Amino acid sequence: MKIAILIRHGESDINVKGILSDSIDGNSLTERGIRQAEHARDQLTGLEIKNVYSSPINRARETAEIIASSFGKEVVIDDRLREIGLGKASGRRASDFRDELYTGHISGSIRKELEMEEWTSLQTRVVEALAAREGINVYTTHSDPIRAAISYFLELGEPESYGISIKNASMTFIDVEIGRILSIGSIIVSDEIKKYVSRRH
Ligand SMILES: O=C(O)[C@H](O)COP(=O)(O)O
Repeated sequence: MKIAILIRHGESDINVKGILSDSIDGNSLTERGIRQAEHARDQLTGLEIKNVYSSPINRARETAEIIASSFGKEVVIDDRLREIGLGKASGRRASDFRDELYTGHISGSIRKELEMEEWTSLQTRVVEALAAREGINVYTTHSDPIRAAISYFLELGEPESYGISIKNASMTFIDVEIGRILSIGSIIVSDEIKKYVSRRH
């Protein structure tokens, strides 16, 4: 059984500023982001979490530490969980590159102009990380890596998954072995999910 719990990091200082960054350092959780991570931690209480894996990027690592501490686990860094390669967009304001009609993701042909990591490359590395481990595992990562994993299992491309918005510290549960998505960006762990996970365990 491979249940992956993908958690986007809590709110970070660069989220507040609207800055994009794939750098390891130079970003940290805000007070609100810490509380969001603590809420996610509390929601996971009672689940038999085997390990907590994290992107190497600080905002995800800090989130993972908060979660791992309550399960007596050490955070394991997995580079495959890092933020999408942002290319020329890293360090810039997200609004500089978004379609002026919408305020969502950087989407479509501009991604190539910005030399951003290919969507399929992101999908492959994230799904490989999730498929590598047995049991119920937490993966703290970023918005696009989670959207990429969801779009992989739904067999959607990047533009086709544009509507998926992953909030800070939200939880996306995936039964990796059968490719079943149990939740997308939830802020609670429902009884239905708990029952499903215990049945599969
Ligand atoms: O689209 C964005 O604003 C960023 O890609 C979000 O990245 P984050 O999940 O690391 O904050």
